[in-house]
Amino acid sequence: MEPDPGPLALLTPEEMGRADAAAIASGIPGERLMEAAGRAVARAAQRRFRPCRTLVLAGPGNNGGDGYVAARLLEQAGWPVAVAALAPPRPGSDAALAAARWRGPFAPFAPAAAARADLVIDAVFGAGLARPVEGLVAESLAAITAPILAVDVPSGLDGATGQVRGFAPRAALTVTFFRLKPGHLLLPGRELCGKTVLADIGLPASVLETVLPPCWENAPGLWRLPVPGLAAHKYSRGHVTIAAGAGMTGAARLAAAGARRAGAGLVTLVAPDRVAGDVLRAGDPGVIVTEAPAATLLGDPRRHVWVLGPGLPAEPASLALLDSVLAAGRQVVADAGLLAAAAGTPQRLRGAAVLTPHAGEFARLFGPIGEDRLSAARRAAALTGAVILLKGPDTVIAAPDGRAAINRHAPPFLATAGSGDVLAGVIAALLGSGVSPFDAAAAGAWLHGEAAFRCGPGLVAEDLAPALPAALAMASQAGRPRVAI
Ligand SMILES: NC(=O)C1=CN([C@@H]2O[C@H](COP(=O)(O)OP(=O)(O)OC[C@H]3O[C@@H](n4cnc5c(N)ncnc54)[C@H](O)[C@@H]3O)[C@@H](O)[C@H]2O)[C@@H](O)CC1
Ligand SMILES: [K+]
Repeated sequence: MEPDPGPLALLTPEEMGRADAAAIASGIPGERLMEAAGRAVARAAQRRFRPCRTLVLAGPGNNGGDGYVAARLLEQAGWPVAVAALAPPRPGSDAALAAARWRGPFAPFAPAAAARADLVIDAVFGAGLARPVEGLVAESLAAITAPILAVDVPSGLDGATGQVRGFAPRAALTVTFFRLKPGHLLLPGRELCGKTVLADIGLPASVLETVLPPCWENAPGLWRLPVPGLAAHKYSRGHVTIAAGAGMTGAARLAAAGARRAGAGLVTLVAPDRVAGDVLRAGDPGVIVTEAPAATLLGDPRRHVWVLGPGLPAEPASLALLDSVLAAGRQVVADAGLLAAAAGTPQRLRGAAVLTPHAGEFARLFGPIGEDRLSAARRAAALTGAVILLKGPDTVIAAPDGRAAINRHAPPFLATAGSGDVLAGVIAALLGSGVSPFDAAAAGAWLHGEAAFRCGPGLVAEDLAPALPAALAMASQAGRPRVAI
């Protein structure tokens, strides 16, 4: 069965607005969507918190409307609730209707009132954030000392980029609707949202068709791992060749370990000289080590995939090697030294299947990332024709055709020397077994993160490859990681 990426789709606030509009146009009343959204917020509050003095900060738009609905439902449940309205909703809007149904007390929209509550529901701005949050709104949000339940996003968080515009509070819990937004996964947004809960408000999945090109959360439902057939042999499972440099031979060895554990049938390390070859031979006995010139190896069509970069020097010779590997029609995962060799001239990497830069390498190749990692990765993919895997705590994977995935499945202790080398090897193995570059990069990032979770704190890069078999088993079994309330 093919994976269904629909549940993993991420919608920018603008795309969410289009999805809402499509649903309303198809006959679902906006008022009903707002009622469902507010109900989900009230239910989340009841699950997470005990009844307490609750203040709903309500903005003038639909985010505020959700807040009025939640206020009414919580009050009906016996909670002491007050609403602080920033401005009245537009007459005739769904939010105006929700506000008219609120019969409880109002509090001033001011820092002092915000500071007195035991729980604050932040329903000031959501998808409609039009400018930075400043003045009274920023002061009131900053004065909150109680836990915050954010409606859709903490007000001031840009749902498309995860960046703060002006000011945004740190929520304990964020309830969002239909699909997550990139800003729930990208930093700093992910941290400001606290726990993020996704609520089904009755939008049909068919509205997703109105919002291409797609972006997804990276998870097993997005791709499928190769399953070797009964007649598989080592060559049919892919032959990964890794060019090692004279120094940092450990990097190439880590890539080799990642490739082997991710299912490559054969892994060859190409040493630049005898000394490096002997160092490499002292490692993993299952890896083939050769000092043969790359040109002789390129004649073998079974060497489908090459990893160029881990341990390679940032020199023109590395780029020349890339040229010959590409000229032979092989797939390339480009990392580390090769990316450094191409600094400022990213077109030199055109033809590679996957580039795996971290933020520094990315900036040296393509210029400053800016505030929108997703768009930056998409632009780089379009420029080079390669899948870009922009590494970080919120790794972004982007394909030249505009598809993108954001990976939050990675613990912070993965930030350790050599872990990227393992990742390059994993991606190469997946490519070698016939997985497309986008899927190989996305699956590689997820498996890498899962292996790291299994290792736990104290992780060093050498631990990752041994943890891959369990990560592969997990990915094969994993269902949809979403729970709707
Ligand atoms: N049918 C729908 O569209 C649904 C929308 N929902 C909610 O609606 C929200 C989006 O609603 P809206 O599009 O009305 O947008 P918002 O409610 O986020 O805000 C729009 C209003 O805030 C003002 N504003 C924006 N940024 C400001 C700033 N920095 N300072 C001062 N004023 C500012 C705008 O001028 C506008 O009046 C979502 O986040 C979600 O919570 C849910 O009710 C589900 C259904
Ligand atoms: K909000």
